[in-house]
Amino acid sequence: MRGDKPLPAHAPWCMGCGEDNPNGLHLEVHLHGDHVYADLQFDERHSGAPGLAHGGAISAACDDIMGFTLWIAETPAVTRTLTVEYRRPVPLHTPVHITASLVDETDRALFIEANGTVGDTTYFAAEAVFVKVDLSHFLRHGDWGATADLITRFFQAD
Ligand SMILES: CCCCCCCC(=O)SCCNC(=O)CCNC(=O)[C@H](O)C(C)(C)COP(=O)(O)OP(=O)(O)OC[C@H]1O[C@@H](n2cnc3c(N)ncnc32)[C@H](O)[C@@H]1OP(=O)(O)O
Repeated sequence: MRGDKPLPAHAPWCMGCGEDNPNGLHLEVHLHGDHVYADLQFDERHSGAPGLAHGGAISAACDDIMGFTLWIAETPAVTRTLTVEYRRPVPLHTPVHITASLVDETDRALFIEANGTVGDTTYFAAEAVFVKVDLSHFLRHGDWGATADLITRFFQAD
C-alpha cells in the first residue's frame, strides 16, 4: 500500500496540472493507496453557463487526473475513450474533490474510473480506456524537449 505522495505535473504547461499554464486547472495530484486525488475549484476561466463549470473543463479535469493513475499502472498510456456522466451542475468557486483509480488492465489497455464529489455527493463520474504506449509515442508526435522533461518527471515519481 502506497502512502500519500504528491505527484509531478505531466508538463509545466499541461492544461490539467501544469503550474505555468495561467488558464489551466492547476490540479495538484496526490497518490494515496490505490487511487489518486486532487482538490480544485473551477473559476471564470472554466465557465460554461453563468456561474457553472463548463462540461469540457470537467471532462479535462477527469482526463488529467486519470492520467495520474499511470503512476499506479507504472506505464505511459494515452486516452483512447473518455465518457463523463454529468450528474449535477458544478458551481464555480466550490471545492470539488476528484479521485481516480485503475479498475482493470489488459496487455494494451487500462480501464480507469474517476469521481468528482462536493461534500458527500457525486457531481460527476467518468470512465476511460487508456492505451499503453512507449515513450517514443511522445517523441514521434510531440515536442522533443518537452518529452525529455516528461520522461524525467515520470521517473522522478518512483
Ligand atoms: C504521460 C501521460 C500524459 C497523460 C495526459 C492526460 C491524458 C491525455 O490527455 S492523452 C491525449 C489524448 N489522447 C491521444 O492523443 C491519443 C490519440 N490516439 C492514439 O495515439 C492512438 O489511437 C493510440 C496510441 C491510443 C492507439 O493506437 P493503436 O495502437 O494504433 O490502436 P489500436 O491497435 O486500435 O489499439 C491498441 C490496443 O488497445 C486496445 N483498445 C483500443 N481501444 C480500446 C477500447 N476502447 N477498449 C478496450 N481496448 C481498446 C485494442 O484492442 C488494442 O489491443 P490489442 O493490441 O491487444 O489488439
